[in-house]
Amino acid sequence: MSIVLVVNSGSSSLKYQLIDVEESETLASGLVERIGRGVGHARHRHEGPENDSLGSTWDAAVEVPDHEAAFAVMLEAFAAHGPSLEAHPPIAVGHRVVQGGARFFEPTVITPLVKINIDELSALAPLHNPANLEGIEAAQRAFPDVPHVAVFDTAFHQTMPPAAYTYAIDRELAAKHRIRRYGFHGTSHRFVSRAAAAFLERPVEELRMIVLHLGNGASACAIAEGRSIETSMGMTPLEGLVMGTRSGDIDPAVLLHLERRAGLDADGLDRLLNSQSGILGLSGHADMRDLVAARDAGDEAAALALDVYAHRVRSYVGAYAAQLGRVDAIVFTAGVGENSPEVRALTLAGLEGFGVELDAARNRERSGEARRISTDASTTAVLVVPTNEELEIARQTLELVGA
Ligand SMILES: Nc1ncnc2c1ncn2[C@@H]1O[C@H](COP(=O)(O)OP(=O)(O)O)[C@@H](O)[C@H]1O
Ligand SMILES: CC(=O)OP(=O)(O)O
Ligand SMILES: [Mg+2]
Repeated sequence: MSIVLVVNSGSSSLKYQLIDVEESETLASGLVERIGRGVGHARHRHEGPENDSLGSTWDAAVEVPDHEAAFAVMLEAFAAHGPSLEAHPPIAVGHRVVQGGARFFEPTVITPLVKINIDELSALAPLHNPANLEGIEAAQRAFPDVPHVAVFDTAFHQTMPPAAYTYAIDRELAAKHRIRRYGFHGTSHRFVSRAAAAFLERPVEELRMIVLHLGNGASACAIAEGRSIETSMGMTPLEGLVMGTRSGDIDPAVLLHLERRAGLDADGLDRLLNSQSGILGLSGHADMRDLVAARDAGDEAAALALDVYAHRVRSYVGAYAAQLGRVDAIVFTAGVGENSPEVRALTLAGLEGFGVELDAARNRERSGEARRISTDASTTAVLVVPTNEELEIARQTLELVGA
């Protein structure tokens, strides 16, 4: 058996999947959300082969004051709704860790020293690393006898050249505080670039592509010969594209102005740019489905938010085309990229002169599979490729600890 439990702990959520890696099969998946915020919500789905309620989804309101409680809810869900963890014991637990700094290039077995390092790196990802660590602690208590492996969002971007990751500020200050661009969503960019190459039936080493991971968090990545050469998130997951609640790129002088004129301190600015900006700040909607519906109902703020969102993505497509020199494929992935024909069409509008031509009917088709949405004449292939960060984490975990 090659069963791996994958844990993705966010600041207020715990997502998990039990995966049979050799079969690339998800046996169960679920999430516990609103951790530490009053009554939480749990969802568990048993996909495995030996349950009467096969394929059914269990939803419940639960008390989850912290990640340890969320873990207990997850274990109860497995016990009550299957598959049984006794019958399908994970041989390892793989954890998504967002910030690995310049220290972690590879999936890493979690030792006490690795935990100290992840904790130290919290300064460079205050929203993500503390939650990742809480998830690791809870999981280690629940599964003390199996190896736990950290798979870092930053690892795939370690191949970026210094010209791409260096900020033009005082170099000694930057070195002292480890200020540079790290990039995130690397596990997804890696998985999707390989899946796109497989779809095109070409070795990834021969391809140059731009992957657009558009979810709640969003980032673009320029990938040459299978390696990340540039990505839009920076020292933290705040830089780059417009996101659900994050501003993405902004003139840093705006922060100084707000501090001086609006009395915002560091915490206030953090909240503003990470949690109250993006499409939420522009329109009142953080969810892309709601934003598109509001625009369709004639809401002007929603229309502008969508235009700003697409304009920013298009700017990155142009910039990365210049960095790559040639673009064989543009690949959309994650919640928005996989599901929103409106956003895909807006984003690539007007690029026909560069050999990027969407096929309107293909773009509207719904499917959970990798597919081409450009015309046959388009010199750059435009693809939709579903991401699967959990499967990639499970594969990397198994590769490290062996079967
Ligand atoms: N059918 C859809 N049309 C447009 N947007 C969608 C659709 N389904 C999901 N999304 C959007 O995907 C986003 C969530 O993406 P996801 O990759 O799941 O994010 P995360 O992993 O960061 O939580 C939300 O903004 C949601 O509105
Ligand atoms: C790194 C990051 O932004 O992750 P997410 O999209 O899950 O928030
Ligand atoms: Mg995500």
